[in-house]
Amino acid sequence: MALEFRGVTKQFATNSGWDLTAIRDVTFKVNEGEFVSVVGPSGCGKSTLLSMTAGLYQPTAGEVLVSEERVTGPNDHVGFMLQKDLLLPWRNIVGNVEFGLEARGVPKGPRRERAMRELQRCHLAGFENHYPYQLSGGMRQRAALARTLAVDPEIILLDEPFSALDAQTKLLLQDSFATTIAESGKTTLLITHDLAEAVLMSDRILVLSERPGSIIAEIKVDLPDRAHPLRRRVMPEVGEYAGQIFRHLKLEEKAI
Ligand SMILES: Nc1ncnc2c1ncn2[C@@H]1O[C@H](COP(=O)(O)OP(=O)(O)OP(=O)(O)O)[C@@H](O)[C@H]1O
Repeated sequence: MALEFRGVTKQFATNSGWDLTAIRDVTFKVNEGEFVSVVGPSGCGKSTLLSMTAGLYQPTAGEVLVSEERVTGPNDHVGFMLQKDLLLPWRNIVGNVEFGLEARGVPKGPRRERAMRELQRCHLAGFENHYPYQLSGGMRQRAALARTLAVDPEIILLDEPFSALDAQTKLLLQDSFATTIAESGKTTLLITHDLAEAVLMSDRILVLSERPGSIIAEIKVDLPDRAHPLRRRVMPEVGEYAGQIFRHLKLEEKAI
């Protein structure tokens, strides 16, 4: 089992003196190589789930396991990628991709070789000497993915990596990420507000309730071409799956 949440509850202390329960009694498993998305209303605890997987927060109750081991703090098993690329502006692209390897003490030669391989895989060969400001938003996100993959984590966590992009770039990037991730065989957890994106990219979707977030539905996406969202996009079932999530979230009742 690559990732497992067992009865996880997370509370945060607030200024009012009351504890705020962000998620309550969340249990799920993600198999090795599986791509799972988490959708749910704003503030229902999606980012908290990722932060606990990365070991940034400890659960108030229950446990989080990565590769059968309890997560007790930040660790090398998990790679994180956020909506904002967080590339270092003063380092060129290959320097950014090498950053995590450098922090782990990988010597210069193998470090460069590994970074160049990831850049190739993320379709950025030829841009290694560019600086982040010289790349488009989509290219910067691909560089951030290369950096995440370069340290060879067992699990990749993606926190809305496409939400700041225009619609067309988003589609192309979803496709390129899906292919790269499938090739790498990495277990992936994606947080998204975009229901279609969840259907296009996932093997399985977890639907969370409003805060305190708990799992209200688990939807297996029984469609081919997980590595090619652009091909999935034209399948009529995509709309049906999105409709199913829509109903679980009771979005119609919330329309103003
Ligand atoms: N470090 C923290 N301290 C106190 N409260 C927190 C902390 N982190 C998150 N929360 C609270 O926990 C709840 C869940 O937040 P979280 O960011 O996980 O939700 P989310 O589903 O990712 O939200 P969104 O979809 O809006 O990004 C929110 O009410 C938030 O204010």
